[in-house]
Amino acid sequence: MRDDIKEVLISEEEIQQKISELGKQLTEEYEGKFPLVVGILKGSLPFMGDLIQRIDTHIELDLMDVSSYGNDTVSSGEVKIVKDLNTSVEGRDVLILEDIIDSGLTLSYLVKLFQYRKAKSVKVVTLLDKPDGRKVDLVPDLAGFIVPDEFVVGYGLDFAERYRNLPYIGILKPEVYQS
Ligand SMILES: O=P(O)(O)OC[C@H]1O[C@H](OP(=O)(O)OP(=O)(O)O)[C@H](O)[C@@H]1O
Ligand code: HPA
Ligand SMILES: [Mg+2]
Repeated sequence: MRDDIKEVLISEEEIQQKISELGKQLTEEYEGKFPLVVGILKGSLPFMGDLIQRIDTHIELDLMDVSSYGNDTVSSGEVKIVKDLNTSVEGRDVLILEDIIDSGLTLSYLVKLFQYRKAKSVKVVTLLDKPDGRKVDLVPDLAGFIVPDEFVVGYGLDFAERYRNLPYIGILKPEVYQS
């Protein structure tokens, strides 16, 4: 698995350090608000697992499974809800957790959906932001790292469902997805 990685972009230590900082900021922001923290499956799982332990105030958790990449490195443009939330967002402060914002299509769909469902507020925190990939205007409220316009994997991010279990963020060798 590790032989398929061209370069480690963000190490385990850098990820954990950044998550502590994000956790502190979110603790201040959401103190006393009991936000609904929504993890977007499957990519956000490791980020969610680590980040929620750094938020030092009450939160409620829910999960939504959406998918638009299938086995490709380019978004299909169609966001499919595979599993919806169990909780109503009406009147709630919603915090969406993402592993990456690339084209922005997934998140712009979700932000609009939660606004339509009458959330009190909708904010987005992403571990990675790839601004050069944008197809729609979307700026996260908080972002851990800016990444270049290359297909990255690890720490939740997959290529064709593989590499999610790497503890760091890496760039895949092009021959892996071109073959
Ligand atoms: O900004 P975008 O271009 O929409 O890309 C970002 C989304 O794409 C990936 O999900 P994917 O659809 O691959 O599902 P997964 O998390 O199950 O891998 C990633 O986890 C984000 O949710
Ligand atoms: N890697 C993995 N999954 C993704 C990416 C990426 O660079 N962009 C959107 N989904
Ligand atoms: Mg994916």
